[in-house]
Amino acid sequence: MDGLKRQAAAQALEHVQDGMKLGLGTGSTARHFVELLGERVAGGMKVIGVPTSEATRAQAEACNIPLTTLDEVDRLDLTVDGADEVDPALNLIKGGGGALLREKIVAAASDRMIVIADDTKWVDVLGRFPLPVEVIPFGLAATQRAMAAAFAQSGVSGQMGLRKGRDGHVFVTDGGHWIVDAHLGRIADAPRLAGLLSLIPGVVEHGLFIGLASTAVLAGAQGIRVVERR
Ligand SMILES: O=C[C@H](O)[C@H](O)[C@H](O)COP(=O)(O)O
Repeated sequence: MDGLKRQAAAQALEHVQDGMKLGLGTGSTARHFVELLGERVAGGMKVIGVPTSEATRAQAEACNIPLTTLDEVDRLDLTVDGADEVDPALNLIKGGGGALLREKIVAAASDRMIVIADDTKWVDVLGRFPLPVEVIPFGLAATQRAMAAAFAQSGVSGQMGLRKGRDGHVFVTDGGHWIVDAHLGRIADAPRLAGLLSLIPGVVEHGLFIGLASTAVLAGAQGIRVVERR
């Protein structure tokens, strides 16, 4: 599986050109991309990156990739990031690693987003992977009630769980928030659910990435498949 992730990352690297401003994704697949990009930079390629998490920042710094922030640059040319699920419209579930908020801010500031993944992430309908929703700790129960109402309105239902870290304590995001994982099974109308969740005051951001990805690079045993958003 790790080999497939690396193949997808290597393919995406072909879209990187000298002088580009890049969004650097988070997770085990994006990690390969950052490592390979670091090799290009060591070879003389000039790019500048905006990391989507503190973990990616640390890795990019270790690879000597020059970094900037969205306060210092206007738009980014390209973001390359992983995903937990990709559907045929190239809508995504992201946030399995807890980085969805910065990932979405960076993707939305990019002219283009390439999603890299092994082909097990490709699904007909989003939702088998629990949907991560980043929330403010204050008023958690009220936020979860509002989330349940949003689920009902968009025709889905399922258990919600507050994410815990490996140490058993509540997982805290880079932004200081918590994550509720919603086990919905099948999200028939992801754009509608995305819109409803965005209206809830205690929801900082959710892991549905609608209309942000332009290209998906999926690596499988049969080779690499590149899917463009129609
Ligand atoms: O918060 C994490 C990100 O959204 C990741 O891009 C996503 O979870 C996929 O990660 P991985 O490449 O490790 O499967």
